[in-house]
Amino acid sequence: MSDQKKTTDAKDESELLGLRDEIDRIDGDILQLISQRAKCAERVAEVKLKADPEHAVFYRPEREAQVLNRIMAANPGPLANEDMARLFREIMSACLAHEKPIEVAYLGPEGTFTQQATKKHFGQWVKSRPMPAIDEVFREVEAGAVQYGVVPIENSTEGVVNHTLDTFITSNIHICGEVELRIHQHLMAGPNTKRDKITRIYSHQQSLAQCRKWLDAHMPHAERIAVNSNAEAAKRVQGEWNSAAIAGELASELYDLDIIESNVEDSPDNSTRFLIIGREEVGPSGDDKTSLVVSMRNEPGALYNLLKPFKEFGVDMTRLESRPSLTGNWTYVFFIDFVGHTSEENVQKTLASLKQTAADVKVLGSYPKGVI
Ligand SMILES: O=C(O)C(=O)C[C@]1(C(=O)O)C=C[C@@H](O)C=C1
Repeated sequence: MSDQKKTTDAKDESELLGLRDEIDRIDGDILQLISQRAKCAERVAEVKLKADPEHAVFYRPEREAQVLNRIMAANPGPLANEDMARLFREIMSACLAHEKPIEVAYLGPEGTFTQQATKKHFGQWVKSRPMPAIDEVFREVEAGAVQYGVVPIENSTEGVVNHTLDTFITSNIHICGEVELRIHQHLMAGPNTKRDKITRIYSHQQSLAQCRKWLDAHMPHAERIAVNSNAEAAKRVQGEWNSAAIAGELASELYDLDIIESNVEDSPDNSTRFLIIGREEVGPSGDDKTSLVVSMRNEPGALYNLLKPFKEFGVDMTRLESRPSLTGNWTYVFFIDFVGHTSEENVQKTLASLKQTAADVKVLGSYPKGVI
């Protein structure tokens, strides 16, 4: 080695040691600050308990959205806004668990995208409980067995999850948040299964539909078998030769499967929106959405009457979905999402006007727009 190279290496080494000292010092500061933050959260819990010992609400989605939005707006870089928000998401998750551990039911089994969405929204500290069906998630929340639930509501390529919409018609649950998840589907199998020997592919019917073109092009002869969830598909192929599953990464880890081909979804920006459901109403965060179910009488101009108040009071409708009403033949209910919170004046005027023409208006909830 030349003398010059030795000198450069020694200089680099000493710079590295100096930088590590700096990182140690910063970590010490972060540690102290996180501890101070956790002590504040502890105090917040005491204040909430003192104000209402029986019904204190520890999880505050509107406040969490404000914290994350503020962090993203103030982020000086070089870390991306979303990465920074994820770090703070976890700090808040730990603080909330320290205040009061909360339990959340989700559409299981373990390894589903809904579990991934639950962790994305509540952070790693949440205690999550898998349920075998969407209505059971609703039932657990209604019965008070868990505080919150997470259910899928719509996919960018496959449209709405009708089962979730229908369950809202009859339930008294509130929507208290939303979270969107990028969906990456992978083809996976046990170590004894070779790609060219695959004769059966299991997945949830929506996931099979999201990968239809890829399957037609690359696996045209394999039988496609729809099962209750993609995690169940992964579980099944664990013990079956010559079978594969299409599911998310979490399922491959959980059931010890090898990913044979990644990202087999047809649309590169395939994403699913999930709703957080609970029993309490949520206060305004400053950047909110509201969801309604409206039943209209079957008469001429019904749809016009439904839309008119939104135009009149300048409320921005972001989604309109119709479903059979479950009560009478050929009558429909409308699911509406719009920007704003029920505490805002133009929203209150819109709702009052709607109530004059509609057979029924049910507010499912006002909640902060998904942040990460
Ligand atoms: O501000 C509150 O109400 C808190 O409980 C504190 C805190 C936080 O860590 O920032 C924790 C949990 C809530 O969901 C919201 C925020």
